[in-house]
Amino acid sequence: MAGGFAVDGKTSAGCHREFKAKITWYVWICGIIAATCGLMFGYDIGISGGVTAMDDFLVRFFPAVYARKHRAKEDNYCKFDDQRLQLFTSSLYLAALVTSFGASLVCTRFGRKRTMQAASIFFLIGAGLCAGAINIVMLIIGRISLGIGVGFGNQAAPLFLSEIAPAHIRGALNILFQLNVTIGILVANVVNYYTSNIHPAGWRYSLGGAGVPAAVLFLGSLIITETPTSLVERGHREAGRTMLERIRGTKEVDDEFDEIKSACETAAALCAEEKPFRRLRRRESRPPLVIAIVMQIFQQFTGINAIMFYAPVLFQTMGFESNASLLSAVVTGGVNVISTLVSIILVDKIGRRKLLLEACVQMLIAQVTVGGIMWVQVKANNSPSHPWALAIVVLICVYVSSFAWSWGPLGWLIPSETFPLAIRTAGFSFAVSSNMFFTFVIAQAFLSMMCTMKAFIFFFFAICIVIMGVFVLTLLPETKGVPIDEMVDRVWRRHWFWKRYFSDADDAKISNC
Ligand SMILES: OC[C@H]1O[C@](O)(CO)[C@@H](O)[C@@H]1O
Repeated sequence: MAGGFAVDGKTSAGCHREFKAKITWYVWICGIIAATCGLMFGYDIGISGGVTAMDDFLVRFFPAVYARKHRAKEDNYCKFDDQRLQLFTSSLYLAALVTSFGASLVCTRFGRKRTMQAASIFFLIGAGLCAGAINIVMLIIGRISLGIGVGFGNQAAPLFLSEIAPAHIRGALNILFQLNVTIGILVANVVNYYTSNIHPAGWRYSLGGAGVPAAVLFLGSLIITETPTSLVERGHREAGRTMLERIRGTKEVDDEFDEIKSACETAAALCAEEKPFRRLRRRESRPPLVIAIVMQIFQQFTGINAIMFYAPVLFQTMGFESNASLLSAVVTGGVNVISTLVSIILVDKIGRRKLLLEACVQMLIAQVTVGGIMWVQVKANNSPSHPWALAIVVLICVYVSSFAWSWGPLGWLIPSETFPLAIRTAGFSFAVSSNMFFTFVIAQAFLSMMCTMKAFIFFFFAICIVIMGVFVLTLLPETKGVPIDEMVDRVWRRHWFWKRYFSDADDAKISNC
C-alpha cells in the first residue's frame, strides 16, 4: 500500500534528520501475524473464568467448590474462594513470569521471529494437555506449558511490533498486540457461552480452543520477516538492509539503516563490556526500567483482571444466572475490543500521557460508584437486586472502555519503545515478568479479597488509580513520534526528573542541536 512518506530521525551529531517511510501492506501483515501472540494470551485470560464457573469442570476437578457453590446463599461472596481453583488460573502466569527472562536471551540470540515460533509450539502442547486432562496434575502441566508460550510470545511480539514500525505509527502498530489480547478474551467468552451448554465435555472444547490461535501463529510465522534491527544485531547486515527497504516501501533507507547499524554497534560494544542484565543495574538504565515495571504494576492495579478473570463469577455473585453472567462477560469483552480500536486511532495523534490521564478519571468514577452500590447491598445483606446489578454491568463497561484505550495497550507500548537496544530485550523481560507476577497476584488473591473485603475491593483499586494519575502527571515522559533508537537523547535526557540519571557532558551535546 502506498501511504505518503513520513519522516523522523537525527544526524550523527545527535541532531534531527529525516527518515523516509511508507506505510506498506507488508508491515501491517507482519504486524497482524505477530500480534497473534496477543490472541493466545487473551484467549487464556478469558477462558479460565468461564471454565471455572462450569459445573462439569468443578465436579471433575474441584468437587468441594462445586458443593459450596450449590449450598446456602449466605456465603455468596466466598463460594469460589479456593486456593487450588485459583492456582488453576494463576499457574499460567507463574510459568510465564519465569520464562520471560529466558525468552529475553532467546529473543536476542535467535531473533524475535523464532521466539514467537517457540511460543506457538508451547501453546499447542498446552492446549492439547488441558483439553485432554484426566486429572488435576495434567491440567496444571497444560496450564504451565501455555504459560511458557505466553512468556515467549509476550516478550517477542511487542518488541517485534515496535521495531518494524515507522515511528509515526509505532503506537498504532504496537497496539495490535493488545487489540488481539482483547479479541482473544472476547472470543473465549463467546466460546464459553456456547460450550457451557455442552455436557459433560464443554470445558474440554473451551480449553482446547487455545490451539487455534497457536496454529495460526505458527503458520503465519513462516511468512513474516525478522526485524531489521534483530537481523543486523545478529550480524546479517545485508538481509537487514533488504528487509528495511521492503517494510519501508522504498530504497531510500540509508539514514534509518545507519541509525540501526549504529544502535547495533553501540549495543554490541556495550554488551562485550558488560552483559545486558548486569548493565540494567547501572544508573542510566534506571529510568526506562522503572517506567517499564511501574507501568505494568499499575496496569494490573487498575483491577482489570479482577473483572476479566472473574466477570462470570462476579456476575453470578450479583445474582445473574450462569448463562446471563457469561453473556454479561461478552458485553464487557466487546467494549474492551472496540475501545482498544479507539486507542489505535488516537495514540499517535494525542499521545500517551493524555490517554492515560483521561482514563484515570473515568476509571476512578466507575470504581467508586460500583463500590458504593455493592457496599449498600452488602450492608443490607443482599446480592444486588436486578436493576442495581444491571447498573453495575454498565459501570463496568465504562471502566473497561477507559482501561482499554489507555493502561491496557500502553502498558506494553511504552516499555517496548523506551529501552536503548543494548538493554532492550533484557529490560523488556522485566516488563513482561512484572505483568505476569502482578496478574498472578490478582488472580490468586482476588476471590479471597472479594470474600473478605467485599465492596471495599473497589475502593482499594480506586486508591491505586489516584496514585497512578499522579505518577503519569509527574514522572511519565511523552514518547509519541520519537524514533525508537533516539529515546535516550530526546526523552530521558530532557525530562525534568530522569535527566539526573545521565551525565552533564551528554546534555551539552543535545543543547548544541
Ligand atoms: O484487556 C485486558 C487484559 O489486558 C491485560 O492487561 C494485558 O495487557 C491483561 O492483563 C488483561 O486481562
